[in-house]
Amino acid sequence: MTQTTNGENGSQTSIIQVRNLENRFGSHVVHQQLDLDLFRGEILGVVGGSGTGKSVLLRSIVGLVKPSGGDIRVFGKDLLALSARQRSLTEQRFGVLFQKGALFTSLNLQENIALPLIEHRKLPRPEAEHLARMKLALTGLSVKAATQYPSELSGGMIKRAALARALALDPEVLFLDEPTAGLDPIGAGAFDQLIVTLRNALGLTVFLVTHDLDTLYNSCDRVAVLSQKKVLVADRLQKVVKNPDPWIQEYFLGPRGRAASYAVQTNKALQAPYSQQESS
Ligand SMILES: Nc1ncnc2c1ncn2[C@@H]1O[C@H](COP(=O)(O)OP(=O)(O)OP(=O)(O)O)[C@@H](O)[C@H]1O
Repeated sequence: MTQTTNGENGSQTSIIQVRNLENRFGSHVVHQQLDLDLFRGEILGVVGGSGTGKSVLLRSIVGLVKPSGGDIRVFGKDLLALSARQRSLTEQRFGVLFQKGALFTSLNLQENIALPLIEHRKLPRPEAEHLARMKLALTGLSVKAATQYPSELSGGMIKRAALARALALDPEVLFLDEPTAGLDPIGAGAFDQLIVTLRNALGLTVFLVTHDLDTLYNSCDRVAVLSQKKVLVADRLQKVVKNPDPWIQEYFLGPRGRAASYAVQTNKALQAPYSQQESS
């Protein structure tokens, strides 16, 4: 069973529940007593200092890292207790965008995106490549890009292509590991907007690891902060920034955090109807 809780914004269905998670590599403990929920339809931003285990957490949930302890329930099922077949079916409900895009360099974009459709949906190549071109269009890439190879593309186009591949099997949950890293601010802003648009249009749930303050302010419904081997706080940003933890204070209320917050407020003011601006 998935769990439904009553939050501030009405009832929320938790489709992923991480409880008491422990991850260690030798004597290096990365996570201990880590709890986290992912609610259906939300964009959850996961943030924390370098090496706090954001990627390891993502990889644990999608089944690429076997935790040393604790429980991960996905769509109501204990991930670690699933048979190989059930696990593969569950994982097909996930789309993952890795930090470096992880496209096959010897395949063009439509071939890259067709691959999971051929492998998991057993589609003939022409149909799979037709669907691949539709996924590329969904992420804003042109028909011309479909026959290009990763080496011919800009960083922003690679991210979009990797996103198209993550969307290939029509996932319910999208996992994004630092999607705007390496993009210029305009490209990063456009990518943030794309994620929100896709979430709204496709009804996705998004787990997004990021260092990008603009992404947190512009795209995320809730923010989870990893610190001291666990999730210190997971809440709406307005509440998170009030947490007295020194890292949170430095990160959100230092110069870059203040600039991101100011930019969002200015944007909102500029976008407000004229009458509202006059009366404020
Ligand atoms: N396969 C592994 N073997 C050993 N140690 C690992 C392995 N994977 C991750 N680690 C260690 O776990 C810790 C957390 O790594 P992780 O990549 O999750 O951090 P992160 O919070 O995503 O960092 P960053 O923000 O710099 O990307 C690091 O100290 C890393 O060296």
